[in-house]
Amino acid sequence: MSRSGGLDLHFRDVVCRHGRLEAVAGVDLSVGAGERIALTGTNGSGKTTLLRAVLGLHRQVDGQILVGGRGSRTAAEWAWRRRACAWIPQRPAAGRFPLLARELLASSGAPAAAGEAAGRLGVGELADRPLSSLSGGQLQRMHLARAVGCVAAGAGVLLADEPTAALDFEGQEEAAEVLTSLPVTVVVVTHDRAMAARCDRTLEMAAGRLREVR
Ligand SMILES: Nc1ncnc2c1ncn2[C@@H]1O[C@H](COP(=O)(O)OP(=O)(O)OP(=O)(O)O)[C@@H](O)[C@H]1O
Repeated sequence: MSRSGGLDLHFRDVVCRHGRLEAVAGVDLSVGAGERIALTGTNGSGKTTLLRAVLGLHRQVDGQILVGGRGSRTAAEWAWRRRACAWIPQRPAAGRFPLLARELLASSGAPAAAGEAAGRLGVGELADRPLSSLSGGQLQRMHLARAVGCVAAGAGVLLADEPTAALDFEGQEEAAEVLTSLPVTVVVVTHDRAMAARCDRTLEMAAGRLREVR
């Protein structure tokens, strides 16, 4: 199933290492533009490493990763890739500096859209608070809102690493609804069945390898 607005993703024989440990062991995967993929699997099976490799946050990578048909050999290609991919990290950090929530939202490139999403996600009132003063769930909602802003600013892919893990039940529903209704390609690492059910395909990772389960 594909919708307009997203970029396709291709992984060709992707291997990721942490030192001598092979965390991703030869992944081949094509994700169509606008498709939504749920990535599940046991702890430590390589899901986070694979998503971080797309963004250049993990660098010990062999094989090829293409986003919208583009590789990542030059600094300019990496800069394009980071704008093309909205990212929700697994453990959002408040950062070392006293960053305000409003500044995080503005860093999406579309502060108005991110602010509006923060309102929908119930954290609009917290925009003037330092991120370090937010609860885990509030911080995760702020990162979700930032990702919505990134999409409004032109990102064509959303990579999300357990974006609902810190949320209460109602928040999980709201977040799943917000994320899966964005007009982009989505790859979401999740252990949340409701989120997986909203996706077009579910892939399972085990010991660095992928298999399709739905
Ligand atoms: N910085 C690191 N240094 C060394 N090994 C690492 C590092 N980060 C991850 N690993 C190892 O790489 C493997 C894959 O880890 P990864 O975080 O990608 O798994 P995951 O599937 O996302 O797990 P989880 O479901 O627990 O979040 C694990 O064996 C982990 O211990």
